[in-house]
Amino acid sequence: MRLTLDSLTVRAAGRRLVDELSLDVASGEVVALAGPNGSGKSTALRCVYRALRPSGGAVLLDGADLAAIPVHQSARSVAAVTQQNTVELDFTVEEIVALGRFPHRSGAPGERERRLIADAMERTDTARLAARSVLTLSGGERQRVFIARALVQEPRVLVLDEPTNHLDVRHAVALLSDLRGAGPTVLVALHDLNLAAAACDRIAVLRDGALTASGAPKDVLTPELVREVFGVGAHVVPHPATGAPQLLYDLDEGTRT
Ligand SMILES: Nc1ncnc2c1ncn2[C@@H]1O[C@H](COP(=O)(O)OP(=O)(O)OP(=O)(O)O)[C@@H](O)[C@H]1O
Repeated sequence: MRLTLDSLTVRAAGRRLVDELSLDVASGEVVALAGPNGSGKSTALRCVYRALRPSGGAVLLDGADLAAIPVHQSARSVAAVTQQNTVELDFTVEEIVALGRFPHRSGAPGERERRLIADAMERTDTARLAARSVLTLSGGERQRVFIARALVQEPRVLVLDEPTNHLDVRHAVALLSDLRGAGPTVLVALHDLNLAAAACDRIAVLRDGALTASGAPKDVLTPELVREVFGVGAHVVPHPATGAPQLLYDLDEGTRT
């Protein structure tokens, strides 16, 4: 399913938090949304998973305006992993993951549903936690449970807001490798530019709510852009095995400025 942000604008507190953002994510493509703190990444994503209504422009799914699609219908297509993963209820991991089937369910879970739930827990390394209360989990374990809940939804568009927060390097790499070619169209806010370059087809860079660059990682991640947008000196080297651009930051220079 194609995801389009068409001149998406969000105004609040007299500012444009997202400023005429236009971005096309082709069906099955994995696009990273990068940018400094406060550049509007989460705000833009919130419009896609309908936690926020745009002040201007639109989000389109296969060309259809999301605002015109009933929420229960778009919930069958769009799943989100947000930064607000707080649960106060004493649910087990398996129960939380099963909630992801809610938009599709018409009765008790059948064999297919149980298999989807088991698969999602396998993919996120949460199967061994199935019977545990989510209240007892570590930050990274809990994050993986919410990723499983989104996967079990069988989304055609998957929106992830800093999904590698709290994840150790093994689970961060596993998650991003898993997203590639997995089927859904993916828009993912990521701070780790090296992981974004390794795992995403394209990187879109936001600055003050506006799109400042977008394209293949090798075209976007230049020392000039990293300096201009993030204010950090960096060398770009090709990954020896994959050729993906990887950044080596100039730490000394960072402490001087
Ligand atoms: N409801 C609101 N009212 C006023 N300002 C807001 C509101 N929501 C977000 N902002 C501001 O909008 C800007 C963009 O926030 P957003 O969370 O989208 O940034 P981000 O790029 O996701 O940042 P981070 O990298 O820190 O997660 C920030 O300056 C934030 O303080």
